[in-house]
Amino acid sequence: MRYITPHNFMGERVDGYDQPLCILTRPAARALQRAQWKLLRQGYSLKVYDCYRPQRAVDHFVRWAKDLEDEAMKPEFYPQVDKSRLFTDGYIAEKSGHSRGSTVDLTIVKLPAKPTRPYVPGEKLVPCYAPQGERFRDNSIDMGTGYDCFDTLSHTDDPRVQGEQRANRQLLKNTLADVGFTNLPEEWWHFTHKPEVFPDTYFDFPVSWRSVAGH
Ligand SMILES: C[C@@H](N)C(=O)N[C@H](C)C(=O)O
Ligand SMILES: [Zn+2]
Repeated sequence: MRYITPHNFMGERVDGYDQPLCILTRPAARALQRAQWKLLRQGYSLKVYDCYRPQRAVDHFVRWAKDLEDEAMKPEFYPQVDKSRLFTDGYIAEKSGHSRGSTVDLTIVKLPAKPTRPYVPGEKLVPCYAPQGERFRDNSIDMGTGYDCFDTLSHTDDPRVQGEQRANRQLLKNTLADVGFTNLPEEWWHFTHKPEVFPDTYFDFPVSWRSVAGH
């Protein structure tokens, strides 16, 4: 769960993330479970980066985006994109499907999963589209870019992504499509389960066990 850590495009923990917890609507969670069963049989596992996202977190993104001076994380997360274009180019939304509870950002890891090294704030940043051996190494199979890499290379069907990386993106997209998720063409990691249970509701409760206990 990236947004409770400082290893994200803002470089700080995001408002509204109190615990590293994946909250989803029941249909989305059950569908994800079915996808996980399919992958486990092939020696893989899903790994989620973000699930339900409170509106206050999205508002934090919007405040950050307005401060064009703060480009601390640009070298890793959006080296080629002007910060002022992150929303207009479709990489971040002011009203996000994540806040409706049926959207998830995720990847696939090969089992047994390797541990990921901790991100150390202030460490040298490497562009998220650098080869897998050079960019920040999480334990995802190679998708051609890292997570939240705001770049056209992250577009799921970008023709420059071929071979194993393209096959890995297809494995993720096809596995999730089979259980009812639709991919966002700009981001290989972003999927929405359809039909949405709350198509018009943007929730704002914090990401914590307290918010969901008893529901
Ligand atoms: C910020 C990124 N992880 C993401 O989820 N982008 C989409 C467009 C969103 O904000 O809904
Ligand atoms: Zn997303």
